[in-house]
Amino acid sequence: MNREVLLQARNVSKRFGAVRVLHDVSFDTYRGEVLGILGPNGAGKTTLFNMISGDLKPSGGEIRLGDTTLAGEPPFRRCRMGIGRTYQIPHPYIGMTTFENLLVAASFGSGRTESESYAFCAQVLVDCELADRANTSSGSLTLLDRKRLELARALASDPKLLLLDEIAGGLTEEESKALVALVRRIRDRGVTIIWIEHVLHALMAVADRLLVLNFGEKIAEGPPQEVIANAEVKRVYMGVDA
Ligand SMILES: Nc1ncnc2c1ncn2[C@@H]1O[C@H](COP(=O)(O)OP(=O)(O)OP(=O)(O)O)[C@@H](O)[C@H]1O
Repeated sequence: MNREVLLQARNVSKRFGAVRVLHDVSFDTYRGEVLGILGPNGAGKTTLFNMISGDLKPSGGEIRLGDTTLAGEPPFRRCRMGIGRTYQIPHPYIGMTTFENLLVAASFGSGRTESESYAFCAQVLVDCELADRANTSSGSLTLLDRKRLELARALASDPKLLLLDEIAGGLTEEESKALVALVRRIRDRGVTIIWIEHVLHALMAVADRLLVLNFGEKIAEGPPQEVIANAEVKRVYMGVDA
């Protein structure tokens, strides 16, 4: 694996008033990998994403993209620096078609001309197997296609780092296999991915490494098979006593 660090988090903490949600979390994400993030509900996973994307400010610590600190960078600039994300609850522009949804994301996230954006979005639609739904209103897509659209919108800003927040939830096994294949294709094209997911078999099928959070602290990080065999992970995440 390429060991060049793309994203570096050091001692990242977050408090909401007196409530400590993340405490001193440090990790590296290597260029070209899929890093899976696991953890029970409320462990702080989405909060961590919100601090990488700039939706929330850390209470302490630092996050860097390559050599650049993200401190003080608003979300739109982080998007232009190459950080794309999906949200747990997709919010497509319901009145718009699939293609129009992508165009909005592309014009927001990149410095492309209009015709370049059209060509790029057409390719993203093909990559995400949405080409035959290009003119479908986003409000009438199936759940799998809504997930694909959420992913496609993040890709339309041409990210080098893609943050996926529980995109496999609610899918059938066949559908989640299709989604895993799509994530793998995106990774194979050189996009680095951090994927928060409760659907363990989906994550295990594609993650190069796993990181586990519990009550805002990192309790394990490493190769997937090693991490899920870890006694503490089994206890807190799978409810299994070693
Ligand atoms: N804006 C906020 N104000 C106060 N508390 C918050 C805020 N956002 C999140 N929290 C709390 O922080 C904790 C971590 O939330 P977070 O959404 O990061 O967890 P998570 O690991 O993503 O959980 P899930 O798997 O259920 O999505 C929770 O207890 C949540 O209630």
